[in-house]
Amino acid sequence: MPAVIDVEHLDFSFGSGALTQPVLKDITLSIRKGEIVLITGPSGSGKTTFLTIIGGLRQAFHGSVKVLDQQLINSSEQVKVKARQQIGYIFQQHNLLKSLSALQNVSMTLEMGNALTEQQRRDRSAEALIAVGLGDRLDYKPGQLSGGQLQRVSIARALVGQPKIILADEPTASLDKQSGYEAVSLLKRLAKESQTAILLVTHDYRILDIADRVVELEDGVIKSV
Ligand SMILES: Nc1ncnc2c1ncn2[C@@H]1O[C@H](COP(=O)(O)OP(=O)(O)OP(=O)(O)O)[C@@H](O)[C@H]1O
Repeated sequence: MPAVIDVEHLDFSFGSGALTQPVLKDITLSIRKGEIVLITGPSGSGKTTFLTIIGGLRQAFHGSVKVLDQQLINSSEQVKVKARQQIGYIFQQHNLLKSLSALQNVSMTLEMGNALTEQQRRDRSAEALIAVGLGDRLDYKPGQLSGGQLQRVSIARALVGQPKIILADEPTASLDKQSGYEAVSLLKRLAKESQTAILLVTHDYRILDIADRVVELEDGVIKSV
């Protein structure tokens, strides 16, 4: 299987001069098409920083970070935007807009850089919400949905653009054990169906078994794979 994410010798620091704080040290990691990789590790070990670099949300300068064959190290904004358009994101806080319905929140994602008609966007978004079991909640606003349902809307939103990669940062953090496990199991099933790779950062040891591979980060270094 080809690598969709290929990181070699990545170093990253915050600050400069005497205040330089190295956060990622010589990270090498490759993730294949359709593979589910979890990153765990203590608070402050650099997990979120790593995810934001791969997601084209933060610029790194040392090493190599290829995402779908695009080099993100020292890259232009244009290259990062292109990478971002091919990635689905799921965050700890669902980041849904309160004034929009579930359907509108999902279909918003398709408005950027996409040649679909409004009807096509609606249909695809409805399909994605049906796939996560929310076919009867299309017109509900975030305030009318439970935590688990909100995270399922986020999963639909991340998958609707048919990305090759999903990046998820602590997606179960705001959920109880059962809804957390259900949400990631659903994410896994849908991602495997579409051969979407998932890179998921978590503290939640209860969900480690959904992974094909678990990577442990400690003090910016990969400790074990
Ligand atoms: N914008 C920033 N400016 C300076 N330092 C930062 C910034 N963001 C994070 N850091 C520092 O970088 C280190 C790694 O942070 P990061 O958020 O990547 O860790 P993490 O492993 O995701 O932690 P957690 O599990 O608590 O979310 C921490 O020491 C943090 O204080």
